[in-house]
Amino acid sequence: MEDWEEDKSPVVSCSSTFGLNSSGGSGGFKSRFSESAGHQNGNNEDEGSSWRKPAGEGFRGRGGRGASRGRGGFRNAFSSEAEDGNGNREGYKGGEGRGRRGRGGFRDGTDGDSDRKGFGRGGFRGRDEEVFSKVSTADKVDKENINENAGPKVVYVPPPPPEDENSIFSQFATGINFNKYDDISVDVSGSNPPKAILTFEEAGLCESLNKNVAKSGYVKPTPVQKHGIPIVSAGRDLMACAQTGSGKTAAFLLPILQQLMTDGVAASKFSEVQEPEAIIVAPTRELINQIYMEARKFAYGTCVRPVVVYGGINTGHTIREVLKGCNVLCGTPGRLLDIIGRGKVGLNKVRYLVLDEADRMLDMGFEPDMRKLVGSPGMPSKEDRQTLMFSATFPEDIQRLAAEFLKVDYIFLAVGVVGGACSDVEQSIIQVTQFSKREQLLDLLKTTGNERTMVFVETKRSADFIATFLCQENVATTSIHGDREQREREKALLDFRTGQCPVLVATSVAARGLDIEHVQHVVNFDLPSSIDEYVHRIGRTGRCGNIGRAMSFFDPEPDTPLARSLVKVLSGAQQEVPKWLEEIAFSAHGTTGFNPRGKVFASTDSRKGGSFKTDRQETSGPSPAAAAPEDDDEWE
Ligand SMILES: Nc1ncnc2c1ncn2[C@@H]1O[C@H](COP(=O)(O)OP(=O)(O)OP(=O)(O)O)[C@@H](O)[C@H]1O
Repeated sequence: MEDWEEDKSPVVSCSSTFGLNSSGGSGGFKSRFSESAGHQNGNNEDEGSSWRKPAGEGFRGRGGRGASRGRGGFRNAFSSEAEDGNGNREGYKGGEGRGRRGRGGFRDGTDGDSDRKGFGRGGFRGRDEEVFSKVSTADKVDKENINENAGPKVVYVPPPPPEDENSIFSQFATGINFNKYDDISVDVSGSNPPKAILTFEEAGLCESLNKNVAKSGYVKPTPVQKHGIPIVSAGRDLMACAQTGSGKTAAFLLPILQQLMTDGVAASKFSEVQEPEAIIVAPTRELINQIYMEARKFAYGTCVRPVVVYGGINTGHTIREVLKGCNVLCGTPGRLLDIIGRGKVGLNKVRYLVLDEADRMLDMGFEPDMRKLVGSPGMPSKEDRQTLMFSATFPEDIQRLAAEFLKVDYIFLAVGVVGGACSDVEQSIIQVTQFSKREQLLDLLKTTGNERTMVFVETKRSADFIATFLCQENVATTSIHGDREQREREKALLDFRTGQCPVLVATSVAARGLDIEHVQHVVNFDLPSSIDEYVHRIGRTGRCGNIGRAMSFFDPEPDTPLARSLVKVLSGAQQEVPKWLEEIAFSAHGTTGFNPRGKVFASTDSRKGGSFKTDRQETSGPSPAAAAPEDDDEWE
């Protein structure tokens, strides 16, 4: 028997595990988290004291993983039991388990015979979540394999994606500013770039694709599509940078699918090793799943079969899906390398390699995995495949690195300012102290009512804490972060998407790419470590021509290094820059001379040199991405 077949332990399907609002009436987090261990009794005080600890010791502290973390009252008392739809009881002691074991210690206590979970939270994830760190995911995959033999399996199987046309083609309505996209400046560099198209008709898509584009509600292409589609169709490598929410996904999916259709590619389940023609990689599970859903939508009614693979779900299930036929393989790096390593996917036929959120895929967290992927047996060399990279941000040092994966004559496409924020997002920055943040957040949420709001925090622990706090204040809230089990993550996203929980508290795991309709507000409860991260976070609103709002709490103590870049991003997006922020930025600049958190973005194609030099001199230091491993963040 093949090792993955051993994964046939009892399957727990996605259900109302999280119990938010639906189970018990008094509100999800609140009812769930207070079921045992007296979270509501006394624990709040512990939370409070934990919160008030200076950075480094408690809440915002970094480097406190392992023994010192998780021992605060909040964590220790934070245990719960919840019931999933199958009546399986789950319990966890997040704080204690996490504090003692650090990463990669215990698994989630689930085994093949029982759905009962013990020391679960974080244990399994510590290994499988592919925590963003200097350690290559490939190494973790190896560890995963070792642990898979030693411990219980991941049994979660996500619910099958919808089959009905209405759900497949459910649309994200374009907003009043959609037509303003045409005014954005576009910079195309590289030799002989193909001419941009103005309409989808000019894209030369086959009938089924055209139908699917129309059913998706796309009437005219966005600038990144107008330029990107012909570049990809012409067989050129591409590094594309366009603002958040401006349609980058379709810019690569449509021409790839078109070519596969032209070549008569068809999925076959009669093969023990599947050989996809396209591989798409993205940094988080939810994002790659979203890309897969888009691919599935555009490929609807054709013989091209997209498949998605990502961590946190049953490997056997994943492999069975792959073996049903796979032309477009979408994956997070760890699971992708795992499936390739298991010999279920051959790379000989790969013609397209797409890196979405490419700057993230090539920073020091993922670069080793990308190198491993392109160096995997059978993977055509860069001369023999087409490599496409997309992001809203592209720091120059990452551009230089990215160029190593591309043919020399790749095209660089910049729609608007590289790394600039979407001007449809109204940004405001409020000066706060750490202690006033919670009250400020509550005040804000009183004004937003049922409007969907994403609240970003720096740590998984604060995500739990703030979500619990909000639920206790009767704000229907859910949360997503790397210590949550995959089924909880998916349930949280669903509850947020459907509006059942209009507030989603998230770590950076939800910062990039997620396309959720009706998100009107983004709150940076904690400002992120890099300006690029800020740009991605606020880009969860103001998408596709819609208007959104982003409010950021600026606590001068930790956030001053970001001030200068914030001023740049605000003014670049024609936003009001508070005087106090300018002053902080001005005094910070020149006094430090070195600003790893606030490094500004490249303004254009790195091959041109140009303005980047100025930025570089001002902030010579590691790139924001390079600084990121300090973040308490989870990446696949
Ligand atoms: N031409 C179009 N007409 C109408 N809607 C579109 C068009 N292109 C894309 N969209 C929709 O706009 C939304 C944003 O697109 P997409 O997620 O591809 O943005 P993105 O540029 O990848 O954003 P991010 O940088 O945040 O990842 C999606 O809901 C998508 O379906």
